[in-house]
Amino acid sequence: MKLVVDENMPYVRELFADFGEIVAVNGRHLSAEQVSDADVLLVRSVTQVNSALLAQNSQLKFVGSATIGTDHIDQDYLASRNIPFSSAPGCNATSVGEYVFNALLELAEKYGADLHDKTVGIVGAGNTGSAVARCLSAWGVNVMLCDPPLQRSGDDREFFPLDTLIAQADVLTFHVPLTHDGADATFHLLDAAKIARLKSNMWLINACRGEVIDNHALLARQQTQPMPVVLDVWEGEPQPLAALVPLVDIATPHIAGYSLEGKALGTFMLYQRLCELLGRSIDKSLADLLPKAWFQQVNLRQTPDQAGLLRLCRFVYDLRDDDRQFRKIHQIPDGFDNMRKNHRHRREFSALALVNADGSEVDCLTKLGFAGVVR
Ligand SMILES: NC(=O)C1=CN([C@@H]2O[C@H](COP(=O)(O)OP(=O)(O)OC[C@H]3O[C@@H](n4cnc5c(N)ncnc54)[C@H](O)[C@@H]3O)[C@@H](O)[C@H]2O)C=CC1
Ligand SMILES: O=C(O)C(=O)[C@H](O)COP(=O)(O)O
Repeated sequence: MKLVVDENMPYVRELFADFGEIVAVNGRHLSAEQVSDADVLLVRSVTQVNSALLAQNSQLKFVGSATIGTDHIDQDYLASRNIPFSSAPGCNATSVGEYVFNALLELAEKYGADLHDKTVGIVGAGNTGSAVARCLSAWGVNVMLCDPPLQRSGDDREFFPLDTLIAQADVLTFHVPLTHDGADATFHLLDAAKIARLKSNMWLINACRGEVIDNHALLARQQTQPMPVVLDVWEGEPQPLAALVPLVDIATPHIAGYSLEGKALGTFMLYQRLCELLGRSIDKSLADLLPKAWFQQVNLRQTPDQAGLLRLCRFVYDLRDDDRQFRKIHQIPDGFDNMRKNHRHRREFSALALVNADGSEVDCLTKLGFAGVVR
């Protein structure tokens, strides 16, 4: 069996070597010829999987994407050819939640704000949006959710229209899939008209897909009436709108989901699915693969305040490093993809155990996802 796999998929050899020959490829530039004799194709978000890519292949038995998003996959085409497909829903949701939480702490420090005074509007309350909400709620920050499809489905959380979030929230953070059709289409969900209505002191975050926000309209807005903005995703990746980069507060190359845990789980979910499809037993475990973090334990003297929490979060993942590097490389050819390829796979909060020395209450930290308070 031949498995063609994206070269940026951690643990793919450890998990799939028993299945057959593994050929690692650059997913962004994958050609129809390279996949013509594949039995299994494992991709990430940079590979467009469609009739053009698969036209020369008549033996494909499985396509997997180790990602949450599926906008790069023509699922109707795969179904028309009876090729089983799986993605990895939720695999890196915790990573996205922690990225956004870190970003909010950074903005709070930069603008001298207390997050407890902010209401964060979360657009899209699925796995990643809920992960953001979990972090914020653990820290006692008010959230408002907007998710018309979930609201219609009877989800019993309280939801608000996007216009209400725009009018009432202090922060807007986007966590929707990229879709082009239907009443809930998200392409340019934040279009020029809505961008014009955002208050100057509103904070705007996009960690889902670049095309959800009209980047040219955002550029025009930032040139005239700037607001604090965090962008992890960009229209036209891997070539973001160069003029927009200096006008945002935190700029990163689509790495909100790049925790080691999140990426590894994406690969592992595809391994589980392929085992099921082929009737093989699942004899490997993710826990055995993940290394211990270089940091293990922090001794807390007291429950941290917001500044202390920022220091703790930076200890696990210092978002400013990625921001600084991104500003240097985003205009270099292949800079965007190379930074992603060489990303050092940050760990999630759960990799850090907290030891509470004085017995004070630090429940909020365990609720935030830190590995626990050892008394
Ligand atoms: N920056 C990064 O590294 C990452 C980005 N993503 C992106 O984030 C997206 C969301 O991920 P998840 O939360 O895990 O997906 P999910 O499917 O669990 O949740 C998405 C939610 O958005 C809602 N939604 C759809 N259309 C909407 C609209 N017009 N307005 C408001 N809500 C709407 C859906 O009902 C759903 O509840 C993914 O599709 C992917 O594109 C995901 C992981 C990492
Ligand atoms: O899971 C998703 O959806 C994402 O956006 C991924 O984190 C993107 O990573 P790559 O698949 O582009 O490596």
